[in-house]
This record gives sequence, structure tokens and C-alpha cells, in this order.
Amino acid sequence: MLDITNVHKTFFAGTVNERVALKEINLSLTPGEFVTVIGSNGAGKSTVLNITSGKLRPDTGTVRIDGNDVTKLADHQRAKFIGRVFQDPMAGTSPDMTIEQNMSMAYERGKTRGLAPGVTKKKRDFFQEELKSLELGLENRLKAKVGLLSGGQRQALSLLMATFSSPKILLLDEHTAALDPQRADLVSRLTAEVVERHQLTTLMVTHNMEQALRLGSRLIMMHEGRIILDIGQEQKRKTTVQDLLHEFEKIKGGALDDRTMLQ
Ligand SMILES: Nc1ncnc2c1ncn2[C@@H]1O[C@H](COP(=O)(O)OP(=O)(O)OP(=O)(O)O)[C@@H](O)[C@H]1O
Repeated sequence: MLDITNVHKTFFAGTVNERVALKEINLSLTPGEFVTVIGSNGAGKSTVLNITSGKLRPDTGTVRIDGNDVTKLADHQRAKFIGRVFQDPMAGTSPDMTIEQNMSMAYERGKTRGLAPGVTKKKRDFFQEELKSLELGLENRLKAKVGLLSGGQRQALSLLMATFSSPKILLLDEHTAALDPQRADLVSRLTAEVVERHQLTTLMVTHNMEQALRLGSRLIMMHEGRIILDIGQEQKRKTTVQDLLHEFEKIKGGALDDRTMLQ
């Protein structure tokens, strides 16, 4: 469903600010696979998501979605294939618009562009049904401004809206990181339900190792632009946070040795 092949990305190449973000990355996701992505700061996690969404273009390599080469397509051209929820609860929704207007905009995304967010009775019934599944009582607040919702409610709504265009890929970029633990747990649980219900192929970046082990069917760990660990469902079940930390320390040690050797 998603094939990232030999992707390399350097920022500010040839300058003093040069940053190699991705080093010949290869990553393939089968339909319905839910991959959690962990790693150190600056490891390249967000860059993988940005290259998948089309926000960034790789220097070399290709990105394929459902067999189609989308490497050269801009983000708005890929929008109908991709749903995305960001870390900032303010990023995915418009605070001055009502819940139903926000949902209507998301519903139209990928179908028509630049149209007023009209809300028909049929759409409203659909929105209410969808909101019920969140069990947050939002189905009774269709006309409430989204700016009045809590961060957790907004992230839950963003998650739901991200599924409306039946995306081929769902990208979750630390979407629970800005929430308090209780709301983060709620959005985590909803994520598992929504992904399962829509059978979404999903890439989720998180700094929370426990969450990365609990959610999804596969886990990858990144470090300095490379995928350094890739484990499937079976192994993930047997792995603890302590094991992940140990693995990371081992590999970090290796990387340091490499650097020492280069000096
Ligand atoms: N738009 C950009 N311009 C310049 N450098 C960038 C840009 N985006 C990322 N980088 C650099 O690329 C590298 C990888 O960054 P990226 O944001 O992908 O890491 P990350 O794993 O998501 O990190 P974090 O967990 O800290 O968010 C870092 O060195 C970062 O400074």
C-alpha cells in the first residue's frame, strides 16, 4: 500500500547548516498495516511522514501509494489519498467553525475543492452517527464552535475527520503528545478503534514507547536517518519498554563507535 524506496533527504545541502534527515530509507506497509514509529529527537520520523504526505520531496528515491508513483505529486495532489492528524489540537480543525461545518469541509476534501461547507440533512445524520462512535457526546453538539472543545475532543474529531475521504494512508504525528495522560489514553483508544473499523494503513509517530508497543501491528525505531529496528506483531507482544531502551542504547553505542572510527 505504501512503498518508500531508497529515499534520501538532506536539508541545506552543501552549507554549514547541512542536515541529513533520511539515509536511503526503505519502508513498505501492506494494506491495513498499522506501524508505530519511535526514535530519538531528529531521527527523521517527521520527515518520513512529510515525504509520505508530499509536504517534502525526497532528494532521491520513490514514494508509491497503492502502486502509483506519487513522488512528484505535491501535497494537495495527494490529499485525497492521505489523512493526517498533527500534534497540535488546533492544527486539524477550524475553531471559529461549528463541529458540523468542520466535518462537512473534511467530507468534501478530495471530492471538490473551494466549495462552501454546506451541511445537508443526509450529511448531518451521517456526522451524528460517526460522532456517536467516539462516545464523547459530541453528536449532540453539532452546532457548537470547535474552539470550545477540549484538546482531546478536538483530536478525536480530527481523527474522525481524517477518515472521511477514505484515505489510503493515515499519518499520525505525535497526535496524543500535547494531551494530558487521561485524554491521551482516550485518543489512543479511539485511534485503535478507528484504524480497526476502517482498516486503515497507518503510520503513527510517538515518543511514548509504551503506546508504541500497545498500538499497531508493527513497530519501527529510527536513529540518525535510518530504521534501526523493525519488529512485527509477534515480537512486539513479547517486547517491553525496557527491551526497547536496551536496544536503543546498544545501537546508539554502535553509532558512536562508528563516529569515533571516522575521526
Ligand atoms: N524543514 C526543515 N528544515 C531544515 N532541517 C530540517 C527540517 N525538517 C527536519 N529537519 C532536520 O532533519 C532532521 C530530522 O528531523 P525530523 O523532524 O524528521 O526528526 P524527528 O525524528 O521527527 O524528531 P523529533 O522527535 O525531535 O520531532 C533533523 O536534523 C532536523 O533538524
